[in-house]
Amino acid sequence: MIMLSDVTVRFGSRVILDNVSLHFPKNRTTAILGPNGRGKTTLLRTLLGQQKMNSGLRHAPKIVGYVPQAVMLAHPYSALDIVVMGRAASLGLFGRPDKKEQNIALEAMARVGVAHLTDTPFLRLSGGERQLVLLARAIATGADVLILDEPAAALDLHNEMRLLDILTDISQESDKSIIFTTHNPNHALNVADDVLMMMPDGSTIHGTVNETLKTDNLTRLYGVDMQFIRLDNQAEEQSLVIPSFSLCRKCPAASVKF
Ligand SMILES: Nc1ncnc2c1ncn2[C@@H]1O[C@H](COP(=O)(O)OP(=O)(O)OP(=O)(O)O)[C@@H](O)[C@H]1O
Repeated sequence: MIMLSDVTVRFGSRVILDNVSLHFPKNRTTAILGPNGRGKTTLLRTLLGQQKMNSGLRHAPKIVGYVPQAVMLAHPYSALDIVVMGRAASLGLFGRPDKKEQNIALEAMARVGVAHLTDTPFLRLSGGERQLVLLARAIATGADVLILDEPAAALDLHNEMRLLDILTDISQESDKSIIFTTHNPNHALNVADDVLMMMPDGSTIHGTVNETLKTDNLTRLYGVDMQFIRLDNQAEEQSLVIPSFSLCRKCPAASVKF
């Protein structure tokens, strides 16, 4: 379980988190949605203890798996080195990674489909490959809480599907709590139990996907018209949500009906 209680974070006079209380329980996956610059990364960094709070309390487990949007490196580490680093917190200050740690890292790399990249210098990887290696690092921690900052942002469609499958798999292990940010509300529909909408006016809406992910909330969140499309030709009825601008603008009106 990871939580914030009455937390405020300001940058100068700008309030990013205003007396926020949030509780992310075990066995729940939460998608965080919000416009650019609203404070999603700041919220994740606050949960991780990396962001100074102006007030409030944070409670988190000792080890949290984290997939940041990017990492800065001064040393030419290989992809495997980066994933082995995920074991560091479990080893303590003087622990050195041994064969067992390396095997855990290799398993995590195989799980996300980057086993072929073990010896490649991390800084030579593409944006999507880096994201997958960082996902492997988070998995290798074995942490019960995983925090992922736009984990699908650089992924091709196949790897996006793999990511969503992996998140679904992990969420089915007991006692896991997954928190991720995304600009695609369909990721919330696909894998999340709960959604936290960080609204442009500074307020938040937090609840189950079924109760919260509604057209009017999404339209207010992004400032563009959103529409749910029901796909009832599936075994069970499913839906996806799209912004109205994604409809084909050049097609005859009849061809864009769903
Ligand atoms: N260390 C900092 N000092 C000053 N301002 C900051 C700092 N970190 C973030 N900000 C500002 O706080 C705001 C929120 O940033 P944050 O990265 O949390 O947004 P976000 O919701 O994750 O955005 P995006 O969707 O574009 O990734 C931004 O306007 C950003 O410029």
